[in-house]
Amino acid sequence: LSNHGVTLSSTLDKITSLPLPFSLPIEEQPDVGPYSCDQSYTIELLSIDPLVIYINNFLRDEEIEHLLNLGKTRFGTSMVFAGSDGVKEVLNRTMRSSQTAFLPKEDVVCECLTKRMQSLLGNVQHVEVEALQIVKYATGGDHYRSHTDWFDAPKVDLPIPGSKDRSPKPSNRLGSIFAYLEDDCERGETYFPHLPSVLESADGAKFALAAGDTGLLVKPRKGNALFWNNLHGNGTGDERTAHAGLPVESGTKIGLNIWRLEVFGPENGAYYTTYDPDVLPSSNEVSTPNPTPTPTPRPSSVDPLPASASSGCAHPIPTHEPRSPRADRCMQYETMIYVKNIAAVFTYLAYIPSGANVDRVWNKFLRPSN
Ligand SMILES: O=C(O)CCC(=O)C(=O)O
Ligand SMILES: [Fe+2]
Repeated sequence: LSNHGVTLSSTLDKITSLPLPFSLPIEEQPDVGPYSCDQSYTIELLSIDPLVIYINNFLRDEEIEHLLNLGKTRFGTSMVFAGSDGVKEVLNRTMRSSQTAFLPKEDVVCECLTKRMQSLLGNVQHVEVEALQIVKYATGGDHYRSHTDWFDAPKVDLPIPGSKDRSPKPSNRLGSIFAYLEDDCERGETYFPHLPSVLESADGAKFALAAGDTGLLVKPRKGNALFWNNLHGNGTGDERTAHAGLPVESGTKIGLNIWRLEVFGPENGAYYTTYDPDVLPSSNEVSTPNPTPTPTPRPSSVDPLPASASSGCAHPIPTHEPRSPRADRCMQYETMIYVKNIAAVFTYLAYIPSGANVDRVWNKFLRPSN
């Protein structure tokens, strides 16, 4: 195909060799300049058991821009897993209301971030990673209710990458990284109801305090990330890692999920050499929530639950919010009072035909109290 001696391919060559105003190779403009995957970040431990780490500067601004560009045309409504085996996905907008974009594994930045997570994990090596996933929450309450990232039963759909043995092996999500790509929003914290809250002295730009409640509240901060370990030593999931994306009241929150998969089995070079639910996790790993402390009002705190739930058990907790152990206790308490009152009224009615001094009986024994 030629026109006045100019071939289409030579024209394209000229166009594609024009200097571009950025240095990252993105999908539509491959091979444009060098991209170093090196990144210095700092970490803060938020919890030792289960291990939860806050990562400052996990992502560079150019990487974020690149990822957002890559995701732009790939968004669809976020799904949740229907069963416990991580296979069938369904739409459930009560549970999760957001948009998800799966990114191509072979993209240079996605590959780099996969390696960055692997290097953070150091000795805890494992063999496979899922496609990176961007999650976008918009104004008006987009959220993700409390869930865990691990599958109840290991997935059995992956062969070991690079291995001659192509038979599918059991795997689960060993660790999660959730990084923030956009933080231009009100609320939308990542909330771990079973983890200890940060101290009052913690950086208020990154963390919020849970009013009168346990729980760790992490605010979306662009470029920063959270890492947590999903599994017990016996390969089963750790309930204490349950977390939620609280509703975004205004603006937009965008995050990135990076999930490393553990393929179980010593022959696979796995960190956890077995998946064995019959082996008990060590005692400090058992999945009991932290005891609820006596609520103490704290200044400048953010309430992760609606006011009614954390200020004196006045009403049942709306189910779209993650329920804390304390909120559960409040509900049980209110139900108990309600049942007691109804029982008292029935007993009173039963006394009337017997001719007893019902007022005395009522005042002495039956007057409902709370
Ligand atoms: O939105 C958040 O803060 C958490 C998102 C999350 O947990 C997930 O996508 O699995
Ligand atoms: Fe999650």
